[in-house]
Amino acid sequence: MTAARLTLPSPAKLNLMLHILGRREDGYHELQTLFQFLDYGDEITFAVRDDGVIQLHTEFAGVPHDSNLIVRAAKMLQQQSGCALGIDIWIDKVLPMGGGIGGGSSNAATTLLGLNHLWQLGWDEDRLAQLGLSLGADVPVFVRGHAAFAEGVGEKLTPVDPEEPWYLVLVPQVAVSTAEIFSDPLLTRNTPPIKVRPVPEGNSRNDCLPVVARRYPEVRNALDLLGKFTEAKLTGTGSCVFGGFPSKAEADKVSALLTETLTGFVAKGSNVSMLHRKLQSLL
Ligand SMILES: C[C@](O)(CO)[C@H](O)COP(=O)(O)OP(=O)(O)OC[C@H]1O[C@@H](n2ccc(N)nc2=O)[C@H](O)[C@@H]1O
Ligand SMILES: Nc1ncnc2c1ncn2[C@@H]1O[C@H](COP(=O)(O)OP(=O)(O)OP(=O)(O)O)[C@@H](O)[C@H]1O
Repeated sequence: MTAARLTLPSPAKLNLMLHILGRREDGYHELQTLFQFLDYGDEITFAVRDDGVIQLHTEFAGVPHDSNLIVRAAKMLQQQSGCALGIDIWIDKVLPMGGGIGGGSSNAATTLLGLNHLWQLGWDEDRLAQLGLSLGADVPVFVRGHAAFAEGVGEKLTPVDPEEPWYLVLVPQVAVSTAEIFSDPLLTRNTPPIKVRPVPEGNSRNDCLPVVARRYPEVRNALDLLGKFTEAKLTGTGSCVFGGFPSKAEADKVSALLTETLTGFVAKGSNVSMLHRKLQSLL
């Protein structure tokens, strides 16, 4: 018998704005942020095994097997569901690590949803999102799969439907540690909460930008370059910088000007994640 096998996308996200409202006692920060997905990401292949072993076959530079968010997500789900099955996993990794486009969190969410399907656990999204939150603040939005205005540490989600432009995402060759940016004394932590819904136009600031730009000249360069063509923004804590364009052709035109030292990619913004579109097609 061939083992049940499934390949699923693991998309990137952008933070279209990010305000930091304060710091909680546990050190985490209260945020208001707008998440949108990109039709661009990794691909993860899963094959069920019946001996309970969880094995990721793709090596990640600098990330030990058991620290990988894919393996941690799989083990946590196996343990909490009491499932006796195991899984073989391979990933085609295209998302940069430490880029602020949520690669690790997205991989964890794809693993949770993929294994829920293959192991036939029948967990609902609420339960998967709650488990996901213990793996990272960004995991729940990837589990839900809809563009969202997020509050709390990123877990209180209200679905939204912003425009879906084409984006050019620049990938400076530097990994930014999220924890490092959130512990910088110069970080703005007192932005007043936006109380009006939907969030009014003009709130596109990212409070992490001044700190990241100060620490990373590569990010400054990317902001300067893209800023010549469109409003250039930082996603999450960086390092990636993005800007919207009305068509793919216009995004491609600017992308063609990139050099070897500053690469990037063009992708469509999407309010329903490609993971959820694929899962829907399996039902
Ligand atoms: C900044 C964002 O990228 C916005 O999307 C995310 O909120 C970060 O989410 P993430 O990468 O899943 O973050 P986690 O792995 O949960 O946290 C990494 C580190 O960032 C800091 N952190 C993260 C999220 C948050 N709301 N407040 C924080 O202070 C904490 O020091 C934490 O140790
Ligand atoms: N499957 C994974 N993919 C990427 N990174 C992982 C994974 N598992 C563990 N990590 C670790 O998590 C760190 C952050 O990776 P990630 O790609 O999620 O960063 P990010 O895009 O900045 O995330 P965010 O936007 O959520 O802050 C990596 O540097 C790596 O050490």
